Amino acid sequence: MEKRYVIGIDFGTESGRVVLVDADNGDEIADHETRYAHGVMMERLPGSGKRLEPDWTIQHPGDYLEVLRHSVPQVLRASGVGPGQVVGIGVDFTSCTMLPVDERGTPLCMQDAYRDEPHAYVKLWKHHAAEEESARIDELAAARGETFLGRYGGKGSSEWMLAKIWQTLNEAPHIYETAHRFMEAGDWIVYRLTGNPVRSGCSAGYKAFWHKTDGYPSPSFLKTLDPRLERLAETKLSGEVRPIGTKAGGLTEEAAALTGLLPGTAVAVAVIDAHAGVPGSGAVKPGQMVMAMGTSLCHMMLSDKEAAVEGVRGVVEDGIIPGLYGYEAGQPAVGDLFGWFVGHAVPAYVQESSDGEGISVHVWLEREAARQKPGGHGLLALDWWNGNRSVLAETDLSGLVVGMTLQTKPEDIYRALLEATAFGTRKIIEAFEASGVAMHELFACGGLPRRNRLLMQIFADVTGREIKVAASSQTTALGAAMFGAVAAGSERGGCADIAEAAVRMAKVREETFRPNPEHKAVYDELYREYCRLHDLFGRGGFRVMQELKRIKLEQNG
Ligand SMILES: Nc1ncnc2c1ncn2[C@@H]1O[C@H](COP(=O)(O)OP(=O)(O)O)[C@@H](O)[C@H]1O
Ligand SMILES: O=C(CO)[C@H](O)[C@H](O)COP(=O)(O)O
Repeated sequence: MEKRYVIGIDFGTESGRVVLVDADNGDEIADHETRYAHGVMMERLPGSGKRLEPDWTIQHPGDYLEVLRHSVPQVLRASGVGPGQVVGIGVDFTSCTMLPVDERGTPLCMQDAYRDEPHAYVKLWKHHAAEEESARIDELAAARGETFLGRYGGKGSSEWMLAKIWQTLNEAPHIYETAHRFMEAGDWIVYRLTGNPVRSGCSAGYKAFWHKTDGYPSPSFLKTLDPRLERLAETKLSGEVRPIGTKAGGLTEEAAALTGLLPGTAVAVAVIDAHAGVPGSGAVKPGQMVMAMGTSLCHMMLSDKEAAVEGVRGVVEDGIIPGLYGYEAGQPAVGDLFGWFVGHAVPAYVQESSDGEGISVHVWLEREAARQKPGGHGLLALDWWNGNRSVLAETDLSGLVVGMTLQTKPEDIYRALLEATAFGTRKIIEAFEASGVAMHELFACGGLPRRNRLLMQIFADVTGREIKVAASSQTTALGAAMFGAVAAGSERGGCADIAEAAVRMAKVREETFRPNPEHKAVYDELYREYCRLHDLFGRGGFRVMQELKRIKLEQNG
């Protein structure tokens, strides 16, 4: 039989990556990346240059279509695989990354009348300007004893769908009215590919308070929140919510022409990027946790039981692997935090030395930091440069480094930042364990495990756990491709279910990161201090970070 292939399309924060995978064994035959031309916009709208308010983060949906237009044909060209050999396509996307569209699915920001309207654009997952709406949703849900809140550690997020929609309604009611639907960008891509406005049970479950038997929050809750929202679920959130691991439809003629694939090719229901990394790493059993380590860090935990875990960002039955409860927790700045330090806080001599050696500043700092012993720099940091997602769930928290002196060097701070992210992860693992959700096996995937060995060793030392690293450098795209194989089905050369796909297609590297007991002992001491700082600044005792933000917003009016 002719060989069969599947395609995974991974829409990350900065770029989209397409990987063409052998459907028999998961071998990655070709990949291609298209960077988003407009990138991540935090200050100005494209075109007019209109200024954005603080905490805004938007994208242009046209950039996503460019990924389909360039990267899909490119992997076919590079591999020599014929379009008829591609049996399935899977899409993963950052989430909640959402946009308003009209009745034909055209984004409002791509229409002349709305190009100058910030609310017409894509609100990226890390858009944090709906904080007030999110706080009010939490307050009302708690007051009414709404059961949905319990599945999210008792707290929603300004990153999520309802807060972002309500912000649109409050600040731009005409955009809310004009929008036929608000869609997750991953669902919108699947809609563009298949013509079907199918929603993913994964993103709806984790980011829109949707539950497989209860649906979205009730009209009565929504009406009390704001009478204008009463019919939100049946109107602007309409579209069947389907479980991941199912087929959303076949490629339309138009999408086939755009991508160079054949009309009718099976397209899977979209999946959140971090979640795609779970089967992509081969994790399909209870007790396995996968850390998707890139711009942010998402912790996905599989379990056969449902428990209330402090600060967990969601527990969804069938949300990651059908038949299991999938928990998500996370840290919203990890690679982004190291990237911030490299981009904004290193002196010229570091840049010059690394340029002189022909290596990146990250690599230079990692090498210098790796020469130190744990605790050797005398520093301790809180990793909250983009707020805290778990366990405190508060986006107004900010970063902190304690212990700096006139002797402190850039590599000391860099190492302290790597360590802070590992301490944050230990806090999350401990929250799971305190709720009886035990973790037996820890996997890592994403860009960082390949880029920074010191980081991975510190994670092993701080958590005291062995870390297995996914073999693929495109684990999320591979995971998406696996869902494409399941959408195609075994009779077409794909897979019967995601567990079969993981066994057949996922691999981990032979080398693992094991904890060094001497390092672990020092990190235990430092972690004790981290917890003290964490609770002091994060649990309400000392609200200096929130006050600083308030003053900043007032001053920048
Ligand atoms: N050597 C490095 N060490 C630590 N962080 C790095 C290194 N190189 C790049 N980064 C950070 O990694 C992040 C990109 O991670 P990656 O997994 O490739 O992307 P994404 O999260 O968009 O999928 C960026 O935030 C960047 O600052
Ligand atoms: O919230 C998410 C997953 O639930 C985002 O998709 C995620 O944080 C984006 O991260 P990255 O750019 O690191 O893939």
